[in-house]
Amino acid sequence: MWTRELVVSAPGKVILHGEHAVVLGKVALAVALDLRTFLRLRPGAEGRLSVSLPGVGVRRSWDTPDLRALRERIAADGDESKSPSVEQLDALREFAGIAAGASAPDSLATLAFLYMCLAISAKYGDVPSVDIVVCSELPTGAGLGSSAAYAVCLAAALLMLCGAISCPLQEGESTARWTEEELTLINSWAFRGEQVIHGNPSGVDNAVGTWGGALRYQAGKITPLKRVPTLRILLTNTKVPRSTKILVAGVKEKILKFPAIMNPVLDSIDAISQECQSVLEAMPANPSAEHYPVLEEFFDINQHHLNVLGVGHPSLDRLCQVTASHSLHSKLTGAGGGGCGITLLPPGQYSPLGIFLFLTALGGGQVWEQRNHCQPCSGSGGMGGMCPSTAWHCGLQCVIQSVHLCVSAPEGTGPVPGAVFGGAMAPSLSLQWLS
Ligand SMILES: Nc1ncnc2c1ncn2[C@@H]1O[C@H](COP(=O)(O)OP(=O)(O)O)[C@@H](O)[C@H]1O
Ligand SMILES: C[C@@](O)(CCOP(=O)(O)O)CC(=O)O
Ligand SMILES: [Mg+2]
Repeated sequence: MWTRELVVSAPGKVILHGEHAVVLGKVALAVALDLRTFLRLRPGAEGRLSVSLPGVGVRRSWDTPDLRALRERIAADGDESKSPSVEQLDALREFAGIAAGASAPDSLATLAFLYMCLAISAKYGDVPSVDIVVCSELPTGAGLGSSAAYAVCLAAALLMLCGAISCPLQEGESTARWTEEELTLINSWAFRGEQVIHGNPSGVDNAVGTWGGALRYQAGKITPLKRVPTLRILLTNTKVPRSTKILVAGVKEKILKFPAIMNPVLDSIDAISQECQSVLEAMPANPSAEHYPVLEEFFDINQHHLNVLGVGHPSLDRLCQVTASHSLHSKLTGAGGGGCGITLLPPGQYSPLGIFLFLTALGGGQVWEQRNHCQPCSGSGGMGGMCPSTAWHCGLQCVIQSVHLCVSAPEGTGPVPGAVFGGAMAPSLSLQWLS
């Protein structure tokens, strides 16, 4: 099908409002990051499928006849148009030597890979003989949608290998994107990958990973935000590990235990997302400080709600306290329980140095220190040309990861190194040649 090596890449995301509530059908607002996951595809030895996931320590290789036999075996245990069944996942675990109930990153990543590979090839083609490597700039399990970016890349690559979607990249082109129809198919399969990793995902993360930009998401309905002002948002990684699957299950349990208490909290989060959307769409492209108080209150209220749902963490409380002592407002983003928090930065008030100084109060290693680079390139990095070096990134900018939401690049400014862009600038899923 192709002669040169290909790289599929998808962005991570930040949820502004609506995490957890979105799983129960409420509205969420989310925006793509310029931190991406990269999947390299190259033809493999005939009859072998190899996968290497250095971010989670996986290196596996299988004979394709064995995978075909496994595929036949699990076909009877599930409906191909539906979600992965318990029986299918049990059979895949047994095949891969993964213990029942194992939820370590390597186990979930392997299981999601096997499920997507077999389910997609069963429906559209044959098990491919390929060599797949996935690496990411996103921290794993920190609320920035690394699981979805992984699932989106896998879905796109596997669907393309099986001929269900085109290979849109032509010789002479550097980057290509799929059609809307193809993106819809990719997104639906990425959702199934998320189901393997998250248990019960809403679909918002894979939607952002597929389409990029800033969007409103509710019960599968994806609506790009009409107008997004340029906002500066600070992204802080508490580095406290957590699992989305466990946190989402915990929220479900709380709602089942106290429905009369918890449902109004979910309704209020829904209202915050809706109000926030109205405020964002009513704001000018370059808002002044006077537009911020309402957005700040939404952050505060939602952070309290998320604590009520049981997904807070002392490290996130600390982020809120430290930023509040500088009159700034923060909330967790993603599943919580640690991971990342976001802080709204009103224009002009804080230089990166100023932010750095007060965030050191959080404790040296508790904020972003490093940024993983794995841009596709022709070099011979440790991953065979993917260059996954973990490098100190341009001084303070690596410590302060600021998210700019904007409709277009602010006049006269280029992207700040290490900064993150949302809105119409945020790149969606894409396909490139490796060299
Ligand atoms: N680069 C990657 N390679 C393989 N698996 C990945 C990668 N990134 C994420 N994952 C999978 O996603 C899981 C993390 O997902 P999750 O708990 O939802 O956190 P988040 O999506 O916020 O990063 C990991 O345990 C792993 O199984
Ligand atoms: C908590 C949730 O709303 C977002 C989870 O995001 P992440 O996996 O923490 O990046 C779950 C979901 O929407 O599927
Ligand atoms: Mg996730």
